[in-house]
Amino acid sequence: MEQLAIFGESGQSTGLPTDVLDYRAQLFDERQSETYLQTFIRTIPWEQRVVSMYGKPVITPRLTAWFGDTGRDYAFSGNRFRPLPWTKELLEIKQRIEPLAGALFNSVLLNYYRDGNDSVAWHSDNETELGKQPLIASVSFGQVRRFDIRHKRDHARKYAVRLENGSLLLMKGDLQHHWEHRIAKSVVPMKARVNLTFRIINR
Ligand SMILES: O=C(O)CCC(=O)C(=O)O
Ligand SMILES: [Fe+2]
Repeated sequence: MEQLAIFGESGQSTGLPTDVLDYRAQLFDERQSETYLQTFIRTIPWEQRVVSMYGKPVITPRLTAWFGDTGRDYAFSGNRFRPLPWTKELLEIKQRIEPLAGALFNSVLLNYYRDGNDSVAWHSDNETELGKQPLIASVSFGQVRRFDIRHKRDHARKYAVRLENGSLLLMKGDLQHHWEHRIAKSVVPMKARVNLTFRIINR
């Protein structure tokens, strides 16, 4: 039996226990979230990366950018990244979520989903650099998108969380060992969404 986690504050249960998945709505109010969304869309040097999948080049179906403590490059998912230096807004958000996450983050991967055609395929964030129990704080601005989670060995075990404007989702513990997640494409028209995944890269 899966333990049910009920979130008083958000009214949304993720279906998974809070020691692996913890959702909190309205960490940032609507005005603040809209300001962050517009600022990020306008000022982040977004890139559409080409990654290698089963030896074939695949264009990432969304835009991304990587920020973090400077001074060292990270090898990550078969790519090398040189993080851009923290911006004022990213530092503000980082400092707001660190007490809630109970940890200090040294990098953030930003995802920009321009519309319903943008997506991220099923994956786990289980790179060695993220440690044995990766802690990822995922902050969402803009269009609500559905975050799907499924068990790696039993795809029938699945959950969905609506990631709302201004929300925080903490992924932790053994989540990345047993579960994978995605943001599916949508046939329903979707507006812009920017997602920030704060991470701790061990170097
Ligand atoms: O956009 C999201 O909510 C998820 C992004 C994600 O899974 C990732 O960057 O690893
Ligand atoms: Fe992920």
